[in-house]
Amino acid sequence: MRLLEKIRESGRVFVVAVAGDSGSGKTTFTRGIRRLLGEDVVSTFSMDDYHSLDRRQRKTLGITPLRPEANRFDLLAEHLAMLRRGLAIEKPVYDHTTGEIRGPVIFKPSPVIIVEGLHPFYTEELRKLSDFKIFVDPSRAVKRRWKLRRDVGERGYAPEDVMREILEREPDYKLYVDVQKVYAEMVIKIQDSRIPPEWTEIARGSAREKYSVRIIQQILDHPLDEVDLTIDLSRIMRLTEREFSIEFQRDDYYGKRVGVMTLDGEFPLTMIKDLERKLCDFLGRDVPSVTEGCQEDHGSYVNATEMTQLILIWRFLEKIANLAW
Ligand SMILES: Nc1ncnc2c1ncn2[C@@H]1O[C@H](COP(=O)(O)OP(=O)(O)O)[C@@H](O)[C@H]1O
Ligand SMILES: O=C(COP(=O)(O)O)[C@H](O)[C@H](O)COP(=O)(O)O
Repeated sequence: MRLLEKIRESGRVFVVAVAGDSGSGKTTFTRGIRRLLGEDVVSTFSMDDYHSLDRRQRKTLGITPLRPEANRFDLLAEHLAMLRRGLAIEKPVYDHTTGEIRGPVIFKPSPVIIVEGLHPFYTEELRKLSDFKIFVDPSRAVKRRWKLRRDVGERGYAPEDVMREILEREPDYKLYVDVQKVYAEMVIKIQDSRIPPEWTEIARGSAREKYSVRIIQQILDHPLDEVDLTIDLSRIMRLTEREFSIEFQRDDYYGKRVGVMTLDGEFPLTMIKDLERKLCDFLGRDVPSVTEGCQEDHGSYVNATEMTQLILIWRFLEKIANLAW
């Protein structure tokens, strides 16, 4: 039986928790997973909705939204427990424009629920309520660029206000958000690529953003299946392929045995065909290609963060297959 059928038949609700700082790419990854697995299967919400203090109250008290007391962990835990039992919840809504807490709105369970935010597995109770925990951890430089781009471009803030806030939040980030890495089954570390842009791109002023992504994952006892990443050596010999690197190492990470995969540069689509095909077979439905949701046209290449999305989904499906069968 295919996984989607199996999940539906089981009537179970699986919870994925994605933790990370503001502007670290949580929503972007979550959106990618939802698009690939299907909007009828995955629904998502942000933990920002569980702030206990609105912007004005935080300002009066002089505290950041990263402090535990600015959030309603108990209510989130209560709601996740209800969703896991298949019950709808009445969820508050945090309005990023006004900084006020509104709602409630009805949120209904779906087979997979992704909760993303600053502390989705900060407490032991919350950790027990999620089936798969991911921590997204871009370098300072990448995070500042991403947060500035979104907060100035989409949320309409002044650049100097965003930068001041980034610096003010750093100590609390270290104390209350970063610690969750210890509990994550997958930590995704993102840096700027070590591969220099091509001279043709520099000449055109169109150098593309490339990243180096380190995926730190706990070693699984029961992997699903074998997947080939195929490399066309003849294209590499003719120097027609773009530049990429893949590295794999075993390591210890906060007391756990982990595999560390480092992906950098741009990968030919042919390389991930087998993985996409296996995903479709295993799920029992067509999965859109990772490139379809991209803002830029990458031609027949995916970058390291897009490749990471596929690996993440594969790893998550392995985990729920182990739980569902
Ligand atoms: N994988 C990525 N590649 C390029 N830019 C990204 C990526 N992920 C996030 N960004 C940029 O960073 C901004 C913030 O990302 P977002 O997913 O909203 O972060 P979060 O949900 O963690 O606050 C996005 O608007 C986008 O400009
Ligand atoms: O840090 C986050 C989450 O950010 P993101 O949604 O980027 O993950 C807080 O919810 C907002 O900063 C709220 O504070 P304010 O509204 O006062 O900025």
